[in-house]
Amino acid sequence: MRERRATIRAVSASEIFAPGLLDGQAALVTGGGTGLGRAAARELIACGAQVVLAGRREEVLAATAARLGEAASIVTGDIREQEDAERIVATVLERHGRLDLLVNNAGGQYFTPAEAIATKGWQAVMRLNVGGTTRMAELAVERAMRPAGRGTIVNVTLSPHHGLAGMTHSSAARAAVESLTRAWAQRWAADGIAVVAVAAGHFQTDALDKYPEPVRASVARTVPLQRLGQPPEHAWLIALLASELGAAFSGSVVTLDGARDNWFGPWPPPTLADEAGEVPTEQRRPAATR
Ligand SMILES: CCCCCCCCCCC/C=C/C(=O)SCCNC(=O)CCNC(=O)[C@H](O)C(C)(C)COP(=O)(O)OP(=O)(O)OC[C@H]1O[C@@H](n2cnc3c(N)ncnc32)[C@H](O)[C@@H]1OP(=O)(O)O
Ligand SMILES: NC(=O)C1=CN([C@@H]2O[C@H](COP(=O)(O)OP(=O)(O)OC[C@H]3O[C@@H](n4cnc5c(N)ncnc54)[C@H](OP(=O)(O)O)[C@@H]3O)[C@@H](O)[C@H]2O)C=CC1
Repeated sequence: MRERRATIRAVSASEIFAPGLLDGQAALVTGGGTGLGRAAARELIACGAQVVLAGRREEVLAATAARLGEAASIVTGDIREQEDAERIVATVLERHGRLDLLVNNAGGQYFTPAEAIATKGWQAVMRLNVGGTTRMAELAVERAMRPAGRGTIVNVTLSPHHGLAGMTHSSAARAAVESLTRAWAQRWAADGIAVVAVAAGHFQTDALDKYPEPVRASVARTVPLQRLGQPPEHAWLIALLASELGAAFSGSVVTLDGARDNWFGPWPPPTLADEAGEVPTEQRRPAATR
């Protein structure tokens, strides 16, 4: 069975948005069965949207949909395959007659040194993150959003932007998606379609379990906030972008990372501070030469 309706169970109201913010909207969340996608789906439903969760594993999707209630439904498919992607979009249209929001959340990579990335692995990461995202965006636009004259696409990417050693293929792939986001926003603006990227920092999802233990143990310390992001924080941003305000963000990359981007370590840098934690300051010029 490739498609299935969820059993009835309600999601509680949004903690921050007014009831009914997204009433009447239909959303598609790829990778909606787990982690950030699941949290986004929950918040969209809390705001009034109907949400279709897409992914490859039916049992994972079904379990999430059962928790989210009747506003959630599922469709299995691989966004890297044209036929699957077409079927995913067609399913949303059959069920809801519209597609207001596509959250291109399905993506990922593996952690390994840059020089150890095999050609096949590089291509796998590109095929998923760039190819899958592009395919879903183009199908959503052609089949649903352009005919309707409206729609929002949110592409989930990755912070830090200055490069992530150990995930260089993903840094490259997400940079491509952010560049596509800007270009698509221009290309589809006249069709009433907004395209935004959300560059997620380090979030506490089950997916982190696959990374090497020393990476998991230290990752929160690479964030100035000194904690991992929580999935509901990401979900609130997705819901905000799904609102009327999303159009004004079109073409933007919104970074949600607790100041991780471009952070080079704590202030003061241990190599600069003296024993009292003070940083040496430069001498003022003599008054006469100021
Ligand atoms: C000290 C702290 C420093 C800070 C660092 C911070 C790091 C923490 C990061 C926190 C941020 C989190 C970001 C996230 O994105 S979390 C979400 C993670 N979720 C996923 O990644 C899920 C999706 N990912 C995948 O499906 C796969 O990773 C992949 C993208 C590769 C797609 O899989 P596919 O099925 O197409 O590919 P295969 O498994 O068949 O593999 C194809 C080839 O890819 C190479 N490969 C794959 N896995 C590995 C691996 N683990 N190690 C090395 N090489 C790998 C390989 O060449 C495969 O071919 P072969 O099987 O023939 O060898
Ligand atoms: N957690 C974090 O700190 C960060 C996450 N991100 C990104 O956010 C997104 C969600 O991350 P997170 O929830 O943590 O991780 P997950 O690994 O839980 O999410 C990935 C989701 O995508 C689905 N998916 C993967 N490949 C495909 C495919 N080919 N076709 C359809 N669905 C697919 C998976 O389901 P299935 O396997 O059943 O297909 C899964 O539900 C990813 O793009 C991730 O890279 C970005 C920055 C940080």
